[in-house]
Amino acid sequence: MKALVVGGAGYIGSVVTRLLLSQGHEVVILDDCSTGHADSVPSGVELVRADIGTAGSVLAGAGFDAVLHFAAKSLVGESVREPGLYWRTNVVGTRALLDAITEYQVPVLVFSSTAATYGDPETVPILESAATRPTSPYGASKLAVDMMITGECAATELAAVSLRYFNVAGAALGVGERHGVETHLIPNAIRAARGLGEPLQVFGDDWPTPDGTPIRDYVHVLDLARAHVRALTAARPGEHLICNLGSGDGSSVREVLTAVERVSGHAVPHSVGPRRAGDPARLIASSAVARHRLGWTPELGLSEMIEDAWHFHTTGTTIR
Ligand SMILES: NC(=O)c1ccc[n+]([C@@H]2O[C@H](COP(=O)([O-])OP(=O)(O)OC[C@H]3O[C@@H](n4cnc5c(N)ncnc54)[C@H](O)[C@@H]3O)[C@@H](O)[C@H]2O)c1
Ligand SMILES: O=c1ccn([C@@H]2O[C@H](COP(=O)(O)OP(=O)(O)O[C@H]3O[C@H](CO)[C@@H](O)[C@H](O)[C@H]3O)[C@@H](O)[C@H]2O)c(=O)[nH]1
Repeated sequence: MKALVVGGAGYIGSVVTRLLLSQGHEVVILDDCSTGHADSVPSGVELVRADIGTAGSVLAGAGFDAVLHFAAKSLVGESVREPGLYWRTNVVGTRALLDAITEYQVPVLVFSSTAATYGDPETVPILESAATRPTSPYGASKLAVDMMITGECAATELAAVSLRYFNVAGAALGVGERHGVETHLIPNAIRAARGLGEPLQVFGDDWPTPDGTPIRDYVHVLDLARAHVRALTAARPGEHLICNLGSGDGSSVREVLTAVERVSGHAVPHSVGPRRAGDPARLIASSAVARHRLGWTPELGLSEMIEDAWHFHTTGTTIR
């Protein structure tokens, strides 16, 4: 396939790009490098360094078979402080991309959706049929995009898959997390364990969970990448398939810190601060739809994610 990877210079998009290349697909990347890195683009792959709104000029007459769309603002806390940035980038930007996909008749779209579309679920594991009540502008903007895609598929022959990732972690194929301002738990815990910067701040230990810290479902970036390859051929023309991608296991913030200490052999210096606005208490996926429709099951667990992330942050290389 010839694929346009929008946001392919970012963490997850870079791993997916490498997996696509290893399977013989052709890739072009569109990315403004606002949170991604030009040096993450493999040699031989064209990088169009531009805003998502310019996708039409890349797609025009170029015969793409698929678009994989990773480009977004994606931090829950930042979205609470700067909601306009999230609606403009994620919703207005994706609207322009969808218009271009329709105009230039690209048949397949795979979109990075999120567990944050569900908000604070009443029950876990979360099914795709669960109520969508996002607790942050980030989750709301991603839900709006999912709804736009549903409408586009109904009106055209677009075959689309929204992959609702839970918490992505780990490193693979030479790529790991390198966010300018890192807000994610595992890389921040690794930084603190290495004695770099401030101690980690735990955002609240008074949540309605067994140890008082929030529970998340962590999924390895390489498992996630494998799901994208399968998603390219999973939906029928005119269908919008929505699949959760998680392990089905929940880990609390305290459990993650303990696992980082075990893997690294270092204590994680930390203090407990207030809750972070927009955070839900507990997110755990049911990935039954992904198992059934993509033939996908995750192969790597939390220990491997932390081992791989630790290796990446300490050596700059990856184990897998
Ligand atoms: N990391 C997670 O745990 C997680 C979980 C659920 C969903 N997601 C989603 O997965 C996707 C990728 O996340 P990531 O962690 O790799 O983030 P990332 O920030 O590393 O990657 C996003 C990429 O999009 C690019 N980008 C942003 N705005 C753009 C614009 N206006 N025009 C062109 N390019 C633009 C950035 O430069 C970056 O390379 C996002 O859509 C995110 O919402 C991530
Ligand atoms: O320094 C930190 C960082 C995080 N946390 C907590 O750790 C958990 C995980 O937080 P984080 O790693 O920031 O991820 P989330 O906010 O859960 O969001 C991620 O996972 C979502 C899906 O569940 C995606 O939609 C988002 O894009 C992605 O950033 C949360 O309970 C945070 O409160 C801390 O206590 N201290």
